[in-house]
Amino acid sequence: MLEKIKTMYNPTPGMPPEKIGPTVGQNIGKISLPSTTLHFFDLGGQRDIRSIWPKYYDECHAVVFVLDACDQARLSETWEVFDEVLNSPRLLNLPLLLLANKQDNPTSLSVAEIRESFDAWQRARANREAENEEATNKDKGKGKAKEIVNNAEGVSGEVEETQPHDDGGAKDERMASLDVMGASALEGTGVRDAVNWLYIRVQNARKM
Ligand SMILES: Nc1nc2c(ncn2[C@@H]2O[C@H](COP(=O)(O)OP(=O)(O)OP(=O)(O)O)[C@@H](O)[C@H]2O)c(=O)[nH]1
Ligand SMILES: [Mg+2]
Repeated sequence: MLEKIKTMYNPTPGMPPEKIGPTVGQNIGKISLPSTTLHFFDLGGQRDIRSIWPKYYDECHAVVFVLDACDQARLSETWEVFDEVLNSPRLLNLPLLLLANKQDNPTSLSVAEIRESFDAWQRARANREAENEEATNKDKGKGKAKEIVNNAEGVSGEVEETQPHDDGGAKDERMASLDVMGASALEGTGVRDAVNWLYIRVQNARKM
């Protein structure tokens, strides 16, 4: 994605896709826009490399999380990593863009589907946590006399308790304003929109 950005904005093009290998560590790049220079740090996404991400958190003014919208098998892992980024205290007040890459591929999930997938993952996690809490509470109640109530039809009544997951206000706000966009680093679609998103956010941050 960074190489495509360089190719689209700089006089000297970035590396062509066929020459790009997995990012070990970081790649850097910059582009000049009217009255602003954007400096990019492209951090590798492999598991071992993720531990270096926090080293950059204090220096950056915005975060773009690029995900492979074709790799449905790894979406759950993606959401775990993304959720950690989303909740990093040092990033909480920075603009965050979720960029669904590979939109050129017919099998890629759309922006709406990506949003829905993350929502579903969050709901599933909240349910798991509620169940764990219930199990813990039940454990605590062991030994006490229990009254088992069955309804007349003999159907065990399942009470669905929707326990609100308390993440604190900042996270709720973050979720409500989460920006998700689609792009293709291969074809360049959506790349200008993403760069404009960054440009506007960084300009706005300066004015504050
Ligand atoms: N179809 C399609 N393939 C892409 C696109 N972007 C990257 N790829 C391919 O996906 C594979 C991985 O690309 P990388 O650029 O290494 O992905 P990355 O996210 O930078 O991976 P790390 O550097 O390991 O974090 C390569 O085979 C790319 O050619 C895209 O927009 N569309
Ligand atoms: Mg890379």
